[in-house]
Amino acid sequence: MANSHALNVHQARLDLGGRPILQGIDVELGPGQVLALLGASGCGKTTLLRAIAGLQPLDSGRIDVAGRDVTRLPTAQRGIGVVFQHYALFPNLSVGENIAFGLQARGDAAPAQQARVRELLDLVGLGELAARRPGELSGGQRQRVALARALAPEPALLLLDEPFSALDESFRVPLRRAFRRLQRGLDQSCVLVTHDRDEAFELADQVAVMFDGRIAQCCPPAELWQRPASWRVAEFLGAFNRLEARSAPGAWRRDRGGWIAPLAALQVDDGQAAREDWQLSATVASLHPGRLGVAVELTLTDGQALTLNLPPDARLPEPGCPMALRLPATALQWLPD
Ligand SMILES: Nc1ncnc2c1ncn2[C@@H]1O[C@H](COP(=O)(O)OP(=O)(O)OP(=O)(O)O)[C@@H](O)[C@H]1O
Repeated sequence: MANSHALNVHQARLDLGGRPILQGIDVELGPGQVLALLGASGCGKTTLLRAIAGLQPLDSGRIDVAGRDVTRLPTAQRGIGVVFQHYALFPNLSVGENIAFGLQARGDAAPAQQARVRELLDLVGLGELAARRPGELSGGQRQRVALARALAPEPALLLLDEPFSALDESFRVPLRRAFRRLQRGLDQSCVLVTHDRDEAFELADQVAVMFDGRIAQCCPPAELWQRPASWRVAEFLGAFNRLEARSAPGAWRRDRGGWIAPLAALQVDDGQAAREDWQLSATVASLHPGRLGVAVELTLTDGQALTLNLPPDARLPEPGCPMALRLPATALQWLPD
């Protein structure tokens, strides 16, 4: 039933400059849920968000917001709030006046506006700053004002375009966690555009991975990790090793496709391998220290590349060294080409 969904996009298509930018897009979002549109630059995430917002008309297909067909309605009549990456606050208005803007525009009485502004300021933790101008706030505070302004008229659907990407990581992570608490507290349905996998996985109930104007897979984050629908999705998630099906050992060998296993499943062979485990011989190609450990790039005897993640305190191998590895059979999943 369309009525039970905060958002329903059916077979959306949109061309720009004679090129299809969105094709065959279907989306269903339950009330109070967050959908993240995740994909590399140019895959059509922002265009889809703009189409839902009514800023870009569809060539065909239909968009329902809270059970109402809004396909041909202007933005202001769609029951949505929008927060863009570069939160366009009005610089000459105070924080309170910025938040009240949408309430004033729709003709709410002054006392109701004030009460709602006060409630929103408390919700986003800016109760003391109502009289300040945007120029007197930090980036994180400005983004919270932008959120409060979008939430003020209680939109059926909140659209967020890379809302945290302009912020430094030390602000971004706490702010997105605060946002998730707020969103859950308000039961606010949201669509979020992001190219940041961590952001999508932390904030969303459903993640739609997009390539070339199409949704390749849309499911809860945990399912995306466990069952990426294709090698392209797995590669985009960046957390899997792939092995050619043809060069797999014994019974695992197939004529086509590939085996994938989470990066975390590949281990140094310490002589404890179970009988079904894959045992592999590789040479260390290079080492890449990171925040959470060291990525060791390996080359198998047949030339295939693998990545082994070692903890920061592990004894590190030298480039050029041989290495014995094992992969538990239970971690492996076969994907067609
Ligand atoms: N007005 C336009 N005319 C023609 N092509 C356009 C127009 N706007 C966007 N495009 C193209 O549509 C495609 C999708 O753009 P879009 O901005 O939706 O991608 P995106 O996934 O949001 O990328 P990014 O993460 O870089 O913002 C791109 O190839 C872009 O060049």
